[in-house]
Amino acid sequence: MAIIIDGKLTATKYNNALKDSINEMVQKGNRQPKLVVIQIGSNEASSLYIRNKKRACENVGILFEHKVFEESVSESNLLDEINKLNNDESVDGFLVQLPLPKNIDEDKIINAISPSKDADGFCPITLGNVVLNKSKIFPGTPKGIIRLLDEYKIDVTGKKVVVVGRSNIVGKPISIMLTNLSATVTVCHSKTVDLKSETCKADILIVAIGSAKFIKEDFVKDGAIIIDVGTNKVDGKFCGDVDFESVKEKVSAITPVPGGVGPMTVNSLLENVFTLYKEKVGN
Ligand SMILES: Nc1nc2c(c(=O)[nH]1)N[C@@H](CN(C=O)c1ccc(C(=O)N[C@@H](CCC(=O)O)C(=O)O)cc1)CN2
Repeated sequence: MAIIIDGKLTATKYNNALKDSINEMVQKGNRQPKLVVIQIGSNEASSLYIRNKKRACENVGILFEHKVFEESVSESNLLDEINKLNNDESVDGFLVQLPLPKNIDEDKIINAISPSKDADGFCPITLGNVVLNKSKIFPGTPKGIIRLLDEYKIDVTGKKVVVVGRSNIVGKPISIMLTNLSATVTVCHSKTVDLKSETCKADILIVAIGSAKFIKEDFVKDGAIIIDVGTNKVDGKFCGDVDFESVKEKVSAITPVPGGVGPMTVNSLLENVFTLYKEKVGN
């Protein structure tokens, strides 16, 4: 039976450590860190994730503000709001919850976020620094995956890692971060020819495609380690991009959904906010 890589437990451990660090800063007379989350529209999943972020912030002592805009908001109004937040000294970091409505240009919005306020680690300058291996801020899900591998003493050096999915927020950054850690990384996507033959070579298989239970037993090598980034809802229940029941006897370790990568994404966000805060108030 595979080892279950417990993201909930790991996130709780690191959230508690962060809570202590924030407490220490506040005891020294510093203000509390602050995160602002911008939501456009009322996507149900986004609202749930934002509630999770709010609860997590409150637990560790980060002030949280939720700004909601109508789906019909203009791009220029949003850019004005971002500009205000870039210049608001009481805000350490902010993010725009994705996905955005179709009428809003995601690149334009993310490009407008100052790197000094980039809580998500999605803006081009942050990502450039991630590529160059000199960033202190990292996109949340990739940072969480690397923390989980480290926590379970899974050394990626020289390992064959296959990433399925090439999104700007997961697939691309995790492939670069793992390359910087000396893994041998292959990125697969919807145009990959013979996906199965690629995934079956993976010592570590990372799946972020947003398609429920897509990866089955015949896509994985015996003893592989599976990191499932999917959060799909089927019949009212969360499930991953990997068919857990189908692969569980074949693999050596696997992240569950829920309770795997998701909670680590939130922990990484909180850590990013604290990093941005320390840059402002000093150590
Ligand atoms: N601006 C951003 N938008 C999005 C991001 C992001 O990092 N920044 N990532 C995802 C959504 N996401 C965070 O925003 C996210 C998704 C899932 C979870 C999570 O904890 N899931 C739980 C299941 C839900 C639950 O039980 O409450 C789990 O897997 O255990 C956290 C964050 C896209 N958009």
